[in-house]
Amino acid sequence: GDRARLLCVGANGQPRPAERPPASSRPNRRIVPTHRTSHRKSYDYASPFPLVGRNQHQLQRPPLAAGPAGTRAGMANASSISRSLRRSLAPDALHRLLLQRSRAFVTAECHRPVVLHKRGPDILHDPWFNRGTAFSMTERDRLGLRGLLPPSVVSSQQQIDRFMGDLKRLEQNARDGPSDTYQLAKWRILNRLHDRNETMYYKVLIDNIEEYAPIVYTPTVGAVCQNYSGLFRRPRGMYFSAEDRGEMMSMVYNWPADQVDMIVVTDGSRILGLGDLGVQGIGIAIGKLDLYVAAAGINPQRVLPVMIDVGTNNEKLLKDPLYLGLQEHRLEGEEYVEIIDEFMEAVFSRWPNVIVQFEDFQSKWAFRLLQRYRKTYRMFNDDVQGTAGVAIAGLLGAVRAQGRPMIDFPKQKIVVAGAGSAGIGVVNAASRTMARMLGNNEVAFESARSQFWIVDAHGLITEERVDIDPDARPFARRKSELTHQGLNEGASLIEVVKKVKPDVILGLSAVGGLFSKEVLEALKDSSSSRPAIFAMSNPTKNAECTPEEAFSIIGEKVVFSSGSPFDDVDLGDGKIGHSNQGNNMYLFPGIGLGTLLSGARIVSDGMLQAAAERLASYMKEEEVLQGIIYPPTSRIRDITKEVAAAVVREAVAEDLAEGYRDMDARELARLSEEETVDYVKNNMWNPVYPTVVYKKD
Ligand SMILES: NC(=O)C1=CN([C@@H]2O[C@H](COP(=O)(O)OP(=O)(O)OC[C@H]3O[C@@H](n4cnc5c(N)ncnc54)[C@H](O)[C@@H]3O)[C@@H](O)[C@H]2O)C=CC1
Ligand SMILES: CC(=O)C(=O)O
Ligand SMILES: [Mg+2]
Repeated sequence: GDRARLLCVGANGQPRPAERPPASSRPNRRIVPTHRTSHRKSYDYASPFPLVGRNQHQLQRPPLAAGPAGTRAGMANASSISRSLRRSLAPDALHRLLLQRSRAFVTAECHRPVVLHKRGPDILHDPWFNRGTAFSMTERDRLGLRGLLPPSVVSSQQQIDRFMGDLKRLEQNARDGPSDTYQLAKWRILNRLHDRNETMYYKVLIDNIEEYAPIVYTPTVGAVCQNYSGLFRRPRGMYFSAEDRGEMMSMVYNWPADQVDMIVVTDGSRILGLGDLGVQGIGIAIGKLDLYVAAAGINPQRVLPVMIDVGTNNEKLLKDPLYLGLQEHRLEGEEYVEIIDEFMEAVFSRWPNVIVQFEDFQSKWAFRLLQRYRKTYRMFNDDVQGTAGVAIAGLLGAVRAQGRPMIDFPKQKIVVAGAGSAGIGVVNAASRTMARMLGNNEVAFESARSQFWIVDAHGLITEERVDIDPDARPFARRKSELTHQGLNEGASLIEVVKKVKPDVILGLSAVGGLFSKEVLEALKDSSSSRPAIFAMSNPTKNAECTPEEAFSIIGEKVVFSSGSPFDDVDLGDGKIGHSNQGNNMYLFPGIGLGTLLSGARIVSDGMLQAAAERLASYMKEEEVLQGIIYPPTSRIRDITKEVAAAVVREAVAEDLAEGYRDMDARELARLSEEETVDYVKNNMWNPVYPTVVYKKD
């Protein structure tokens, strides 16, 4: 059997759980063998804490140890005081002797090591032996745990402090009213189910995705990351830290699965719109992979959330004694790149067919790492590329909502607030889509570029910007255009909206309320019959505006979408203001699944474009005319299937597909559109219990 064989237990003078069986199964202090079978009894020495386990036959008798007090011999003596000795001693003296001997016994018990016959996650998942972040580095190395826990080693007292702090915070929050508490409480309950029974967890999630996506994903996942040190119970995924340099290639073999299809990796440097959360950012990788399972039907045994801990620049976390990550400033430059390189080499060496999704890296690294790896590895950056596709689909929906054909997209004037990984990613991809519609030549590109106005923390970005970010440079407004429009370098968002009269304002700024009353008032003068607002920043409190604000100020004609979910707005007279969720969750699961099932060696621009176009065309004419530009989350599994099929077909068309399992590239190429959708559907994992049988190794 692979259960642990226990020699002896005990720590800090306290009996460990193994020593304290439930009362019902706890025999009297003197052990009386209960099984008189050929198996013999599992222990036969006298002990105040008999070794009783779920599988008694797997508990092993301790070896005889030499030495006086506290040894096996001493213990035997402790409990086998001869009758003659008993008789010869006065009651007080006998009492003292018994006490002394039992103390010696307990001391001996506590200093014996626990010998385990299991390694890695099997230990972490066994509540008898697991001690989580309190495993020392030596233990982690010897037990195959390195990389399976956050890097810091804490004392058992720190663990208790963290747990109690968290418990008290919950009570505190409950007194403050129904705020995030209920959301976090729901997350905890779901998380416990996740730990206990994955099949059931995903069944619950899939069947109630609209209700629980906001718990396992944005917005609650943001609060989970912020409170992760307190919420941390059982580790999930792998942690690679700056301290693991040179070790990653061997560490990846600590992961129990021989096959991994999807990795979501973050360095925690920009989690949603919440900034640098260091090691606590692992929560976002876990949440994204929950959607990979629920929406894309990736087998949950083949997903791997990864945190690369290179430190944090979050001063609060650097000072927090309960923080679980490296308490040093972030590594930068070549040192940083070397760590990510080593991680990529390690995971692709063990799992050559894995797909790696980069998530929530601060913009400067998001772009650089994408350029560095995208031609050699199966990877993509969700914030840059997934968001861009979702935005394009929504922008095309907004054109249709005006009653115009999609081909009119290049005429839209779009103001984008935010020039980070998401904002620049959107402008890049959306302008390319426009340019393609205009003929895909230089003139077309120039014309497409001129439809965008980008405003960042310093206002409108123009050619006059000093130290302009190279990624934003192509979209900086030209000097000649500025005089004509009456705008200057650094013009405020309100000014830009007033002068440009855009069809769309799109926020990826992480600044809650940025689309203020004044900005929305200015948008009333939009040249569009149906202006559109994309308040895409996450989580909820970072949304640039709420749907209530949008509909109440601009009126029922506005098309609204946000990164985190909001309820629809009751506009009176039976009318509803639709609140769309414009989130990359509609694309990344399908991009990953399509890449997997096509066996494409890279994720090409064409594959991403095909995904975006399929999402755009998924919405029916009557829906978009009502202002519904994204489907409800309840349809996410169906959309993902369609998106994945579009990605497979594009990979085949571009000759990138190398096939998956029995389906080689030639077979894939022979599939019709409908057959491709069927092929995808048939390869999606469903949460049903398989028949389980036992086979001896
Ligand atoms: N809905 C979705 O699917 C997605 C939403 N996002 C959200 O987008 C936001 C930004 O993400 P990143 O681009 O990676 O962050 P980032 O931190 O790299 O970029 C933020 C940008 O906003 C600008 N900004 C700050 N204050 C501003 C102001 N007052 N006015 C105009 N611009 C301002 C900054 O200068 C910067 O260019 C986050 O809240 C994130 O949650 C990101 C990816 C997907
Ligand atoms: C949705 C997402 O990826 C983000 O807010 O970063
Ligand atoms: Mg993200």
